[in-house]
Amino acid sequence: MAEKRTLEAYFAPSAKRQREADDKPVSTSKHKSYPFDIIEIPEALAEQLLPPNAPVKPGKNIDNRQDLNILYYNPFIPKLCTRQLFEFLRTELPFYRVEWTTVFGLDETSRFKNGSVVDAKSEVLVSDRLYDRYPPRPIPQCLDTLRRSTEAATGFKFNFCLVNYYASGADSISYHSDDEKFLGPEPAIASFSLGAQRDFLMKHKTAAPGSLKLVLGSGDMVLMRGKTQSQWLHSIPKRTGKHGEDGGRINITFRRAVTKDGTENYYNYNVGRGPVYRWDRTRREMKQA
Ligand SMILES: O=C(O)CCC(=O)C(=O)O
Ligand SMILES: [Fe+2]
Repeated sequence: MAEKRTLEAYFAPSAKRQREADDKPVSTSKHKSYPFDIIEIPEALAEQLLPPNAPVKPGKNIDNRQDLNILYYNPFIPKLCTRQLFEFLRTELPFYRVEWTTVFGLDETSRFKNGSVVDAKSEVLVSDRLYDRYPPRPIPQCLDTLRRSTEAATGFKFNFCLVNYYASGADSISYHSDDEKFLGPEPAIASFSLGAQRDFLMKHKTAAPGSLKLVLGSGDMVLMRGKTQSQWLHSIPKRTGKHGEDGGRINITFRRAVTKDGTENYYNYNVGRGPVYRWDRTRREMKQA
């Protein structure tokens, strides 16, 4: 109990800590492809996202339906810091419009070396048509900490991070699967929820083994793997009635693209060529930066 109070006290910003924080220069993730420098998460918060603090519990296997293979962490992120992480990411990340999305990362054929894109094997600078329209962006520290933790917990490797912001219960994503060729045949996708609770619905593409509903809370993670993407569909339906106004939700997915098509596709659909938006704390909505 004593430990809980200490942690809660830490995460609630006191006037004294705010003064201390104001005195300290903030560290940022910088890259020529970012629209602005992205503030790093404080060390104490980063620690909460990494072993031994996260995952909070081992994942629960859900594989009792034909072709379904899910590992459900309920939760992965300690409850005490989910609010702070949600507010941090909503405030500090750049967002773009299809829905509200952003993306970072690079497919497995290449990597970043001193901020430049080089071939993963030869380390020669890469210039490729598929990277030309959008400069690939390294995953900033605030998301990379969670990526490392996810890799440690699951044993899978990830090179992309997509972020979706659902402003209210009216924002939704219809039934689809993330089965693009550039993810390889049996992709593992780790999907985190922060903020408002939402239903995650799944159904088989062709057979009728029964559907599945997970009620995703802040800090939960669903790892979809095996035949899940090739044989099942998933969705986040609109949330109406008394829960419609429960507030914003952030979904973070970690994925591994194996070819350059993945890089082109993700930046094209999740960044695009429109303006950058940022969360406006006063108006409590996204505003063009
Ligand atoms: O918001 C979610 O939990 C799911 C998002 C999703 O399925 C996607 O981005 O492909
Ligand atoms: Fe999806």
